[in-house]
Amino acid sequence: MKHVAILGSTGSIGTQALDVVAANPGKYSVTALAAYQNEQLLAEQIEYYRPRLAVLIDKQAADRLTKIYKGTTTILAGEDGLLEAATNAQTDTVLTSLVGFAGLKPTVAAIKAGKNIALANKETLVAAGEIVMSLARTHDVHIYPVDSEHSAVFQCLQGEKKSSVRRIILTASGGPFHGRSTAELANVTIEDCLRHPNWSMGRKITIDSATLANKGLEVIEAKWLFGVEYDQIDVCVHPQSIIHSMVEYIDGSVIAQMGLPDMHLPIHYALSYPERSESKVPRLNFSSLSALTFANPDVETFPALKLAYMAGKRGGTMPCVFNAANEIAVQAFLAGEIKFLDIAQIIRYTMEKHTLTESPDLPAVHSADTWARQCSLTAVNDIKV
Ligand SMILES: NC(=O)C1=CN([C@@H]2O[C@H](COP(=O)(O)OP(=O)(O)OC[C@H]3O[C@@H](n4cnc5c(N)ncnc54)[C@H](OP(=O)(O)O)[C@@H]3O)[C@@H](O)[C@H]2O)C=CC1
Ligand SMILES: CC(=O)[C@@H](O)[C@H](O)COP(=O)(O)O
Ligand SMILES: [Mn+2]
Repeated sequence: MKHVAILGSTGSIGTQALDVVAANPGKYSVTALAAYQNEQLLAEQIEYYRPRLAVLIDKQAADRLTKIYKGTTTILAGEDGLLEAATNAQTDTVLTSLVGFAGLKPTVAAIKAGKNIALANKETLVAAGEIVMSLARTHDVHIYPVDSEHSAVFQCLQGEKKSSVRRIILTASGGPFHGRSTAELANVTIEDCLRHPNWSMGRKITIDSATLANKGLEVIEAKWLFGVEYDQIDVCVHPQSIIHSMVEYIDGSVIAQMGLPDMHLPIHYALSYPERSESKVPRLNFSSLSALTFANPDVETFPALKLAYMAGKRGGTMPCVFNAANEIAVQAFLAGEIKFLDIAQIIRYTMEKHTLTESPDLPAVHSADTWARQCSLTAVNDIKV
């Protein structure tokens, strides 16, 4: 039995991970659950999965749950609580399904405590990929990808030598605005952006998909997970999201992983690895697919992808700055403070203003993140209508 802690249990990935646990009785126990403030859903999860520990960042909400679960589940609050959930002795695998840079600290703590990581929180590897991968090697823990593209690549790489890989091809749906011009994007609404063609996900990643920043984050995530160079990572727009990504080998073979767009499958694979086990995910029916189509990404209309490659190739603290600026810009967009096209402009502005640290340690990464948030907030305030 695997003993799993789920950080971000009330979110899109967290709830689907709990579905996987419920669908596989006897295979997994839930040791800890953590969320930001959704006490009602967390309470339902505590009732059903009976973890020893549950955490809310919001202290008042945590206090209310403490009164209810006294003597059964320990309720903790704040960042200390989150770190306890990431490191507690009963856990062997930590699923990082919280959103944003907030995932970095608990992931680092979990690795140092010897836990394997099922990694959904891509921002962690974008901000501090080199440090996190090196820590994982030092502490002899595995990082299993949950992100659908990276799960696909991971599956395509099984049994193959790294030296045989020519390139990784990450597929992108293109988001809700694939094929549109810059002029057509000027006045898109939050609701337009949240209408992803294929995936039902949290709000932040759904906006990232619409700007193609998500694919940019995934390029950097792939660099660190698979130890390849940026010129070995290509992005291909595939609007049907049936091929989740591909690996081209030196002999010319291309291996693809396919399935319906459903995150239960990559979560299931990350948790059950190295086994493949039965699952009830809906099956791909080839005769019902009319076409699988492919196109190059339009990086002039969706510059966030180009900026991510620039940040990744520049290295040091630049990917962390890319991520922080994007988080602030997306937050401002979702608050109705800036327009869709401003998101990439704010990322570009913040990257241009940044004085790079070449080989940052963790404190330097945190400083770069803080600096970039302040810088991009200034840009938001200048634009704000
Ligand atoms: N959704 C998807 O299909 C995919 C998501 N990912 C990645 O997985 C991660 C999670 O995405 P998703 O599930 O969509 O996000 P959601 O917004 O749906 O869920 C986020 C979860 O994290 C919690 N949370 C938010 N901030 C904090 C914090 N500071 N500390 C602790 N917990 C926090 C939320 O709690 P509360 O509910 O209380 O606010 C919630 O449980 C992201 O990094 C995303 O890029 C990757 C591939 C696919
Ligand atoms: C499900 C998943 O992994 C998301 O990251 C998804 O890939 C988003 O779709 P886009 O390809 O539109 O970014
Ligand atoms: Mn993805």
